[in-house]
Amino acid sequence: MQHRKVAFIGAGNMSRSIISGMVKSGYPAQLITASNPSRPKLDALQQDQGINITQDNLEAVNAAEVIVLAVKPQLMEEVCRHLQQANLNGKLFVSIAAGIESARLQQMLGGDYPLVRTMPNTPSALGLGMTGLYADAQVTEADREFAGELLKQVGEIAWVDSEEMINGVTAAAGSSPAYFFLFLEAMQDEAKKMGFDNATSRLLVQQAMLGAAQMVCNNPELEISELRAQVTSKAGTTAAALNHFEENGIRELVSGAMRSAVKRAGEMAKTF
Ligand SMILES: NC(=O)C1=CN([C@@H]2O[C@H](COP(=O)(O)OP(=O)(O)OC[C@H]3O[C@@H](n4cnc5c(N)ncnc54)[C@H](O)[C@@H]3O)[C@@H](O)[C@H]2O)C=CC1
Ligand SMILES: O=C(O)[C@@H]1CCC=N1
Repeated sequence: MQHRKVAFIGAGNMSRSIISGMVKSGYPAQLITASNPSRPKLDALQQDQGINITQDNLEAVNAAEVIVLAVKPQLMEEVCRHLQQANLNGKLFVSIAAGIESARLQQMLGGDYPLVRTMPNTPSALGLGMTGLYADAQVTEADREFAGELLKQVGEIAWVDSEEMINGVTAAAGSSPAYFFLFLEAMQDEAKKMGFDNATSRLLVQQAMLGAAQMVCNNPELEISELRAQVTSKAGTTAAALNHFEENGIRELVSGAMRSAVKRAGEMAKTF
């Protein structure tokens, strides 16, 4: 891919995930700058990834052609307003913030800049990320391509045609690693109650999840429901477990959780 100078404004969990994925896949570390008010996360990033660091957002912006907006949504307005002190012309903005619409970001930045709104997730750190991207018609093909290639460095990407679909990406992929972690926590807790020690109960559930995920990835021709059916012997143990899930409304529970994420993204769009 083409390499441009990229600045991350905010060096938290998600920036760290994307930066480590980029460096792992060979993106030149000297072209990456991260900015954060406090030192410890910056120092760790510099040490681990060899990137440039600064505590001054304007310095980071001035040093870059592409600005990744990666602070918490509630801080975005203050941070963007401060960025207006730099010359932002010609820069491409990539937002990773949940629930802040492109038009609102432009308002915060005080201009009309090329801007790609994205929704990544933390497995990006391993190169196993899933990112949804949206760009309006004003974004040039070259900028679209760069943003897509950038996020492809850390996993799979999916472009969406309407901005509201980014909230759907948030529900299905941005937040969803946490759903799987919650499910695993519950399974690990139950395995411990059955007498397994912490390490063994973790191994049991994590390896089962890894194997299941690989089976889904390696068998694209099979519907996920077919993979489920292959585990489920008639009147067997899996059937007993799955019946319990179905009888207790697992599907409604999951759809309600995802709709809650979308709803919250909509509320955030009105709040920040
Ligand atoms: N954590 C996740 O799984 C995902 C997060 N996101 C989005 O990524 C953004 C960042 O989230 P996280 O990395 O989880 O949060 P975080 O809290 O780990 O990182 C935010 C960072 O911004 C820094 N910061 C605070 N004020 C600042 C300022 N004035 N200038 C520069 N940096 C400042 C904080 O010190 C912190 O290191 C959010 O907008 C969130 O919606 C998107 C997808 C997934
Ligand atoms: O919880 C959040 O709001 C962010 C967006 C997706 C994952 N974390």
